[in-house]
Amino acid sequence: MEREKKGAVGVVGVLKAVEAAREDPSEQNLESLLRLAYGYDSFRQGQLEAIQNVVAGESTMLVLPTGAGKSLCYQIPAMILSGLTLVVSPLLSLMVDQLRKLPAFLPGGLLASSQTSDEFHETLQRLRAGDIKVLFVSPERFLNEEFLLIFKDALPISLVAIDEAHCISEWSHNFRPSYLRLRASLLRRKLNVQCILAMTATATTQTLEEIMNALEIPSNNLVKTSQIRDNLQLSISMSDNRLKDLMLLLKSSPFVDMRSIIVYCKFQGETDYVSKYLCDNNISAKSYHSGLSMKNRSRVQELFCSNKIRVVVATVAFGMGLDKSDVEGVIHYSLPESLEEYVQETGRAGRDGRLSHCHLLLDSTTFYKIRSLSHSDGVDEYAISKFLYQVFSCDNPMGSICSLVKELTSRKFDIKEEVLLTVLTQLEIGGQQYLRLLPQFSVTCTLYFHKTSPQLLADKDVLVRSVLNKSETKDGNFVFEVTKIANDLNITVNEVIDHLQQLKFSGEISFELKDPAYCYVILKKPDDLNTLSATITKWLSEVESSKIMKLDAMFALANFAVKGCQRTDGCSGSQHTQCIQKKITEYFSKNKATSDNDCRAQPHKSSPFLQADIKVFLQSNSFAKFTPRAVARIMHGISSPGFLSATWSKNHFWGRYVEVDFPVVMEAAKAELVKFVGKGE
Ligand SMILES: Nc1ncnc2c1ncn2[C@@H]1O[C@H](COP(=O)(O)OP(=O)(O)OP(=O)(O)O)[C@@H](O)[C@H]1O
Repeated sequence: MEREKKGAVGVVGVLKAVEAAREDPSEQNLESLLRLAYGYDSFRQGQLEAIQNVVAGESTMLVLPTGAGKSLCYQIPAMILSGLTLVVSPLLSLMVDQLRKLPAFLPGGLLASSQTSDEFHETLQRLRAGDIKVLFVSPERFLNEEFLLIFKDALPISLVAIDEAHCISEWSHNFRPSYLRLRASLLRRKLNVQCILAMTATATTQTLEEIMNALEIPSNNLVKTSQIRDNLQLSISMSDNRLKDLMLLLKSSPFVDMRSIIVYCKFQGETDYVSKYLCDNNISAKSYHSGLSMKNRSRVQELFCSNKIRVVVATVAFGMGLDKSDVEGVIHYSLPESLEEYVQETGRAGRDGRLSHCHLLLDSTTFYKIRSLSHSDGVDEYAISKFLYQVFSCDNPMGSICSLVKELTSRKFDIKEEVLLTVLTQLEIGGQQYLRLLPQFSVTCTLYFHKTSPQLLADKDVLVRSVLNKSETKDGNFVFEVTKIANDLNITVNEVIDHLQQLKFSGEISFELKDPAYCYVILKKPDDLNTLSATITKWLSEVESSKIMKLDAMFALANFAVKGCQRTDGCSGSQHTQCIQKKITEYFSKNKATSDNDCRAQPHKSSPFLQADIKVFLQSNSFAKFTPRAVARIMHGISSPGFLSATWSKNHFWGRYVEVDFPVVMEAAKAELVKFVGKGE
């Protein structure tokens, strides 16, 4: 009873503070709201400025370290502003977490493609009734016209907050094609949004420039503090035997006294055997990676958060949105792929502000392996050109829906699905809009009739009639492409599926969908496909080089720390906080990723046996059709859609030349292929 009364008084107090801050968003009023709503005494660096900007309707770029409190910078404006706050977030687990952490008097919801239709409609209903103030959505939602229409008249949006905004930039360490569509122009046109808050913990100057351009954030609305917290002790050591050195670390000070440690590995398999090794040595540990089921992952996170296990051995998949304040140590078993990743991952330690320790085990073999994998997104101009021909050769007339089955297309052109999507997105939002992307659907449908005969049902139902006209029969069932029916009847793919669902509920039919596909509508065919292919390939290869530069910069920093930093004040033994902090600050303020020449990795520029080995490889595998890139990938041990590791890793040459620079291997392969083809082999 007493508690209820207190709660009621609390809410009234907060509402009054919200009202006061709405009338005058002064430091004093906002601080009083912070105290009443969250119980915190003062704002952390950067928070007040960002909140005041946003409340004044000014789009803002906010760069705060991990765990510094970015969420508060959209939550407080969401209380004050009259309309809805839309928060774009890259991961479902992150959205669920952020939704759970909203203060009780700030009602929220989320719209995700994994929701059931009932959950989706319930959220819509609450939205329309004005019962939601903060709505979390994935970037993919912005492809969906129906989603955008929800806001057309009825629901004014006051603010769009974009979390992990670095995903917008292809120069970031974590580029996501679906984030590319988040442009100020689209948000303004489709959602009538004037104010955008972009948030990230890690962005170089180049990445920031690109985000701010895309979102039209004025340059003086950048709120940025140091990207690394100074309660982190950073150290690095060279390791020839990482398992042994990891054990040594965990058994000696300061790690031996810690209750909560994250060990980061590059590969899923690595996390499993490292955690098993730790368990065998009486250290309570569990592995975590995206290959585990959602349920298992939640279980490991829960066990870790409640301190029931001491160590989580994880890939990069662990930690986004993890708000465990008392992680005392982070150990990098593998080199992070960039300084951004290093800053993000070390930032999971010491969120409570207490002194925490981060150690990196450096070994050059892992570095070469990761460097080699950085080439897995690379593409050749003629493959892009062939892909573009297919995109625009869609038999359907302009304006109708086209589709490309993801797996099939990826295998055919030997280009990863993610890269295909990047190219399609570029065709939509590049200088010229050639197409409009639609949400992805499974396009191949098999239909089974249960009650009425197909012909009789077709007489009554126009969609069934179209299905009978457009399908093939396989084993007595009707198989068709959903897009063909949508085009035939001039309706959307969603409408086709809805109609099939209704027939299913009435017991007439059942159906199965397969073959997830990219769907799009062509708006304009390019005049010169060759020039377009060349431009896109050049851009993709710049993105690939930037990724390698980032890794090289990370390696150079680690190498500098272990080999050359004795001269730096404050560094001693394996303690390198001073020099690492300095290098990180320099890196984030430079325009492009660069690395110290003297500490940069130098992959081998040649090998005496390379050419001869490629020759033998081509002779013994003359049944397959190779490109220079495909040969180089096999020599580097890189799986690709056309040459999967499941088949090719058994080959004698798989991964043999991982330490020779990839372009050098490609050149050698090209020379051999020319000879090979010349001989008519
Ligand atoms: N002014 C403040 N005073 C004290 N604690 C705060 C303040 N602002 C935020 N916090 C707390 O700091 C923690 C981290 O906040 P939050 O999750 O928003 O960080 P973040 O910047 O989004 O981190 P990440 O980049 O890792 O997602 C939360 O528990 C939050 O309640």
